[in-house]
Amino acid sequence: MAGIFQRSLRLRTALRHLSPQSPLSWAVTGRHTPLDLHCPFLPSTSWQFAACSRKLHTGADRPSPAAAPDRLPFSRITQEDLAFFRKILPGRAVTDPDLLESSNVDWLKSVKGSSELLLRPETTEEVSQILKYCNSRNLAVNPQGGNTGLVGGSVPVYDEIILSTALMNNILTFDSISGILTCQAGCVLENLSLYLEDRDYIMPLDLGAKGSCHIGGNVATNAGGLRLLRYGSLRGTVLGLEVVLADGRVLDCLVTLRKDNTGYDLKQLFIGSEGTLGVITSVSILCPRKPKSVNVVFLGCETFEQLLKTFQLSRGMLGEILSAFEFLDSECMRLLNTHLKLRNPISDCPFYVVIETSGSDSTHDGEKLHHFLEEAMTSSLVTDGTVATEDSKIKALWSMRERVTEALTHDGFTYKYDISLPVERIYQLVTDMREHLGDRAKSVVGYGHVGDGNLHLNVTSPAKDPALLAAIEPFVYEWTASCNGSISAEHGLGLKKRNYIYYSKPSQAVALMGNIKAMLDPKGILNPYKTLPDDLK
Ligand SMILES: O=C(O)CC[C@@H](O)C(=O)O
Ligand SMILES: [Zn+2]
Repeated sequence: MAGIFQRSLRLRTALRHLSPQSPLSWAVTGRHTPLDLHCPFLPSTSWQFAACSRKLHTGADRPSPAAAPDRLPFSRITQEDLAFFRKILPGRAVTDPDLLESSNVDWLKSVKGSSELLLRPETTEEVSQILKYCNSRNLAVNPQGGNTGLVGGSVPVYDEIILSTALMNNILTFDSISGILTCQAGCVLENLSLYLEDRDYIMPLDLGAKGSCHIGGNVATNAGGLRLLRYGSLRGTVLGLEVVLADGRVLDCLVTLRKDNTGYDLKQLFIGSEGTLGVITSVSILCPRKPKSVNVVFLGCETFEQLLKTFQLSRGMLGEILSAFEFLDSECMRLLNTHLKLRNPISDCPFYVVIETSGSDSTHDGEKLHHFLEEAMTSSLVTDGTVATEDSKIKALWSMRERVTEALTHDGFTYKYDISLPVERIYQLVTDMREHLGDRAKSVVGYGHVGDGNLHLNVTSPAKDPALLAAIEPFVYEWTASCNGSISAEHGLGLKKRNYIYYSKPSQAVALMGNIKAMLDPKGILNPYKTLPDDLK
């Protein structure tokens, strides 16, 4: 390491703060932490036409996506209903408006319901009794986990009964040989992580919202997060689910097997269904071993093209130890500085990258990282950087990426877009949006999961601004569809994005989703106004 450090000093693009000690010191205690052929938004080069060849699934024939849905004809809660809930959930049927307030509003404070009843079951049997009753009485239900969702899926729209999983927070079993954990849906992600770390394992997912989000909510929204590049999506790591159906039947698919090809994989229907098909009450999940060696580097790149080349290089040179490749742009950095007083750990650059390696041999991992950084520096892909060698610094570097969402909330009203694109296109959308909006927006920022081709495009304004929204949408969705992208990579559709589903799914697929919904929840009581578009209702 001394060699690379001295050589780096001779380079104009020297990486600062590389450990001058032996590669062994790199081992850190770890952060246990279609377009017809006219695409008006893209420069008309021939390869872009090739990428923009899919037909848009949307058009003037669709309902206005922005229109608020009317309240559907569900029953209203009566005194008899309240008496029933108080009987089956003594002290856990909450009607106090002060206590209900926070459950009626989403984390972004952008959607507010007017529910008058919050139910806090502790067991699957209680959830079953609640849903059986609500189904018979035609009462709408809003299942709620940690209420950290970003698309208005986790709060009522009108007076739906809120069914919280907060008290269903028991770990059921953990098999230390297979690494399979089973737990109730209301376990907070961070608590599960801490439990597993004591046993030399980790959760296969990690999110900025880990301190509040529930595993049931994570599964119901198929949350992605920071480790997806390494451990894949919940569709692969969730082995089994217990789900209560709309009529109260309990579907026990809580298997703890790696392999099970007996018929249709029903759990997949509930993963990412946002509580519209059933209420997830327990989860079994395959957990990876805790890596013995974790390194985090924070790098600066002059252009997005160089950032992409750095990504390619990291895949080739870090191989199996690469566990995260995340980015933020200089506008994100400005918001982190201004609103959260977080200091840029390196010199100012247009783009920043957080790379994490996780492995089992610190010497081996340190050498690989050393060679990668040397190559990235000498080929001028990165202009500055720092390496974390201790836990507190690793956390500090990660917070530069994890806290962008929080910084945005202090910048004004935020319009959020969670887009999947071919990775080489992701930043072009930010550039085009900036140009398109001009000075109508306060800030237009881009950050996200480069490794997953997932861009978080956020636009802020001093206050809610319908004219600005009309300039952003449907521009952003048409742009995305023109590149065969997805309008929701990992946040789901919830209330806010449901009517844009046709930009990413053909009408046949949406109609089939409607059939599945009608079969599992014929009265439509589960999380109404969410996920599926208005024209299916
Ligand atoms: O706030 C957002 O737009 C993204 C939130 C989250 O998915 C992240 O990756 O930080
Ligand atoms: Zn994300």
